[in-house]
Amino acid sequence: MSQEFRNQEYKAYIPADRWFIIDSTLREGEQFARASFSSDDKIEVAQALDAFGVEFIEVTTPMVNEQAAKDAVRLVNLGLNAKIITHVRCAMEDARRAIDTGVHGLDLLFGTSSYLREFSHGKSIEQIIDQAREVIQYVKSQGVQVRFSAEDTFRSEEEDLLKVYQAVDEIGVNRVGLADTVGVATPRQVYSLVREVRKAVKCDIEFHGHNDTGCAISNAYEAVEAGATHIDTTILGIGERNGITPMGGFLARMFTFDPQGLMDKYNLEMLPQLDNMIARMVGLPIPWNNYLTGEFAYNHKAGMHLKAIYLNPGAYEAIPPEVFGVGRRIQAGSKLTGKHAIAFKARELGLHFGEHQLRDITDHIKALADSGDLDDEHIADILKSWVLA
Ligand SMILES: CC(=O)SCCNC(=O)CCNC(=O)[C@H](O)C(C)(C)COP(=O)(O)OP(=O)(O)OC[C@H]1O[C@@H](n2cnc3c(N)ncnc32)[C@H](O)[C@@H]1OP(=O)(O)O
Ligand SMILES: O=C(O)CCC(=O)C(=O)O
Ligand SMILES: [Mg+2]
Repeated sequence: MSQEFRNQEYKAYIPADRWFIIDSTLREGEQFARASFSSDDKIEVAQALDAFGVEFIEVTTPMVNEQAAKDAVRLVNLGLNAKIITHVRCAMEDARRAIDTGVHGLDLLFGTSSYLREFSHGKSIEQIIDQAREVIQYVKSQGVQVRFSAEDTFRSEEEDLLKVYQAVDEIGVNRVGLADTVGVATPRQVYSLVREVRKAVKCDIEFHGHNDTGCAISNAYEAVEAGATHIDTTILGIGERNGITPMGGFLARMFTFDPQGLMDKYNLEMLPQLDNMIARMVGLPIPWNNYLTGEFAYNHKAGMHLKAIYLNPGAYEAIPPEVFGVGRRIQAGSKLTGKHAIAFKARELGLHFGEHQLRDITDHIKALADSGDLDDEHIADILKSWVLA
C-alpha cells in the first residue's frame, strides 16, 4: 500500500504558530460527570499534556478545598514547560488564594449575560468593571499573567461586552476570553464577534466553546480564523454537560491547514495515549466515532473506497492516521466489498487470479457476507481453497 501524502491539497492559510492550546482537562474536565481526579491523576495528566506539547494547562480553582490548592502547588513544582494557570472568580479572595499557589497565570471570569447577572452574582456591568480593575491590578502587581473572560459571552449584549473588554484591556490583561458557556453560538456568530473584539482590544484573545449544539470544534476554528490566539480544549472534550472542544478533534481540524506546523509543535502520535488515559480515569470507553482515535475513525469498508485506499490511502483519508499514532482498518469481508479489495487480499497471500475467477470469488464472498462479515482469516481460507479447487 503506497502512502502518498499530497501536501498541495492543504491550504496553509492558518499557520499553527498563530494559536496556542489552553488545555482545561484539569479544570473544565473536572466538571465532567464522571471525573474526579486524584492528586496523582492530576500529575499524570499534566505530565502527559506537557510531553504532548500543550502550551498552557488550566487547573481547578484552589477555592474548591485545601487539596485543590495543594495540587496546584504540586503541579507548579513539577517545573513543566507548559504554563500552569488556575481558573478563578474575579474576586480578591480567590485571586489571593490563587497567587499563593505560585501558578504562572490566573484566568478570571465574570458572567456578563443577563442570566448570570441576575441569577449568579447579581452585579451590574459597572460593578463588574470596578471589581475587575481591583483584581487585575492586584494580579499584575504579583507579576503573573492575567486573563479576563466574560462568562456567557454569546448571550451578553455586544455593547456591554465591548465596554468590559476595552476596560480590562486598558487595565492591562494579557488576554480577554470569549466563552460560549451554554454552547449556543453558531460559527458565523463566533467569527463576527471575535472580529469585533479583535478590533477593540490590543491583547490576546481566548475562546472557550461548549458542544451542546455540536459546534464546539467549528466555533473554535472560526475563532482562530477571526483572530483568536488561544483555544480551550480538554482531552476527549470532557466538561460540564456534554463538554467542550475536544483536543483531538480541534487538532484534526487545524492539521488540514498546516500539517507540518502541527507536527513541529506537538507530539501528535501521543494522542491515543492521552485519550486512553482520560477514558481510563473517567471509566468510559473512547467513543467509537471519536475524532482520530475512535475505534472506527479509520475503518474502510465499501468496495469503491477499498479499491482507491489500496492504491493511495489519501483518496479517502483527510489525515494520515500514523501522524496521530493510530492505524487504519480494512474491512474487506463485508457484502459491500469489491473485486479490487479481494484481489489485494489475494496478492498479500502471494495469490493471483484471472478476471473471471476473481469475479466468482468476490461474488461468493459477498453472498456469504450477506449473513455476516467474514474476517481476514476466513477470506484467506476461501482464496487458498480456490487455488486448490
Ligand atoms: C462556566 C463555568 O464553568 S464557571 C467555573 C465553575 N467552577 C466552579 O464552580 C469551581 C468549583 N466551585 C466551588 O468549589 C464553589 O462553587 C466555590 C468555592 C467557587 C464557591 O462556593 P460557595 O461559596 O459555596 O458558593 P456557591 O458555589 O454556592 O455560589 C457561587 C458563588 O460565587 C459567586 N460568583 C459567581 N460568579 C462570580 C464571579 N465571576 N466573581 C465573583 N463571584 C462570583 C456567586 O455570587 C456565589 O456567591 P454568593 O453566595 O456570595 O452569592
Ligand atoms: O473562563 C472562561 O472563559 C470559560 C468558563 C467556562 O467554563 C464557561 O463559560 O463555560
Ligand atoms: Mg466551560
